[in-house]
Amino acid sequence: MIEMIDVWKTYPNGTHALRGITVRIKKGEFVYVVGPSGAGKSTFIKLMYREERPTKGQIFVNGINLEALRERRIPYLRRHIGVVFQDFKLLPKLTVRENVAFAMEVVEAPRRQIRQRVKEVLELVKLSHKADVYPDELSGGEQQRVAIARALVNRPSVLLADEPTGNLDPETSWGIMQLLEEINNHGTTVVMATHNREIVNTMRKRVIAIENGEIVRDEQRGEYGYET
Ligand SMILES: Nc1ncnc2c1ncn2[C@@H]1O[C@H](COP(=O)(O)OP(=O)(O)OP(=O)(O)O)[C@@H](O)[C@H]1O
Repeated sequence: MIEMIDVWKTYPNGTHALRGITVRIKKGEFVYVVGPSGAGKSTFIKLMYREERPTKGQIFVNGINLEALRERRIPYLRRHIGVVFQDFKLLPKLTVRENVAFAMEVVEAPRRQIRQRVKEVLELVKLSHKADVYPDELSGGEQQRVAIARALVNRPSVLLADEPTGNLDPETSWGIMQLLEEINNHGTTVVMATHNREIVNTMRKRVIAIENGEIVRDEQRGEYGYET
């Protein structure tokens, strides 16, 4: 479960990105985070994996109090949370297999376990046949699938996705959404920031709308609600 209690975030330059966010996301939910550009969606997501820290308020992920978490325990938190981004963020000098394995190597998983699990997640994202190629030899959709495999390799209970379809054409985006839905159906909580109106309005899920750093709407089976 993810819980934020009266969370505020002011960046060092004085920008108030979040203003008093209180929200609870239960295990196994699928949540879209929507809102205008600059509303605070990415900040909301960054706080959940401690990429950023709140100016005020409390955040719990699976009972871990993120504020109390020591720096050296952050890799432990990141085992519970997988993250995917709009621009994939793959390591260009590593192959697909190596990119995915790397996420397990940093948490010092045993070699044999890494080999087995990497094989499994590459099968899940249907990229076993591309295991030995480099990211720049892949399409955008394939790169995003590698990024998803990497995010899942440590069996996180939460998958955070910040505009995962932002760089993809509509058809490829639907493929990524099917994959995220499948992952969610297996019990992983998914929190996805998006500007994709069509996806939100078609695959109805909980919608949290943020405007000007505040939650202005939180609906089950909600709509995108903005013109694009
Ligand atoms: N590192 C930073 N330093 C200062 N201000 C920042 C920083 N990151 C974001 N901001 C500001 O905080 C506010 C919220 O930004 P955020 O990236 O969370 O919005 P967003 O809803 O994700 O926007 P978009 O849809 O355009 O990605 C914006 O005003 C932004 O300019």
